[in-house]
Amino acid sequence: MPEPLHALTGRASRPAQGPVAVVESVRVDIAGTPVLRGLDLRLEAGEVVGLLGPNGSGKSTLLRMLAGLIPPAGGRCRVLGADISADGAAGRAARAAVRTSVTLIGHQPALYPQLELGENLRLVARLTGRDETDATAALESVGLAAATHRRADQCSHGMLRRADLARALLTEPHLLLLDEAHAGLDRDSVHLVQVLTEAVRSRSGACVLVSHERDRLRPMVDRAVELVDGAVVPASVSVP
Ligand SMILES: Nc1ncnc2c1ncn2[C@@H]1O[C@H](COP(=O)(O)OP(=O)(O)OP(=O)(O)O)[C@@H](O)[C@H]1O
Repeated sequence: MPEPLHALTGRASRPAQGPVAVVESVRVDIAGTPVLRGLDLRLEAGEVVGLLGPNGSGKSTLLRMLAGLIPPAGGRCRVLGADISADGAAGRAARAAVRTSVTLIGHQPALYPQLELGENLRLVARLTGRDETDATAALESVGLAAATHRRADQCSHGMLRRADLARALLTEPHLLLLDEAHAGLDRDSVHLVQVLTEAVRSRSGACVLVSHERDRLRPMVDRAVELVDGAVVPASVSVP
């Protein structure tokens, strides 16, 4: 078994105790417009949290902020022990650390279109200090062994989503952020998401799954929160 990513790299990792992420009164502006407006959220170790909300409510923006891709304009946010809301160089360093230890699966696959799937995954393995055989194993785990030599730009949307899930298996994050958790995924692929979230849970990490499909989300999460106009409101999803 490879060592956990953070052990190899000294990157941001989950503190021995305490929450995976704490978001307090966070504000994010995009192009000068407030998108997250005083948002509060706490992700505990071992939790899988659903994120619901209408189009444009700020779900993707929240994931991108938690992944260290967008700096908060106000409030406080700690992710895996790093204060990504800190001012200046400290905040930039914290967000850089978080970017390498949080896995975000966004709307668009994080794959080079002109590289084969195997080449893409081996590149991720090299960049994260892993053995290239782990890349092959990850592709096999998501049922893409036969597509290893297929270029990403010649794959279906569902295959690309699976390849992104393979990337998440490979990188062993302590925080997994999955946007549009059901988009383009058939029943088997949804099962893969559950395998992935259970793996994160077993490492005492946390997962956030965004979906518009409340009924499909319910069995996959411990609880759900809903965003409206960039702030969390109590959601109606029951705990299974
Ligand atoms: N790059 C950008 N430039 C300008 N505005 C943006 C940008 N990205 C997001 N926004 C705006 O921020 C707001 C929140 O967008 P976001 O994508 O976070 O919402 P969402 O809840 O994920 O929506 P959806 O359910 O449609 O995916 C929207 O009003 C959107 O127009």
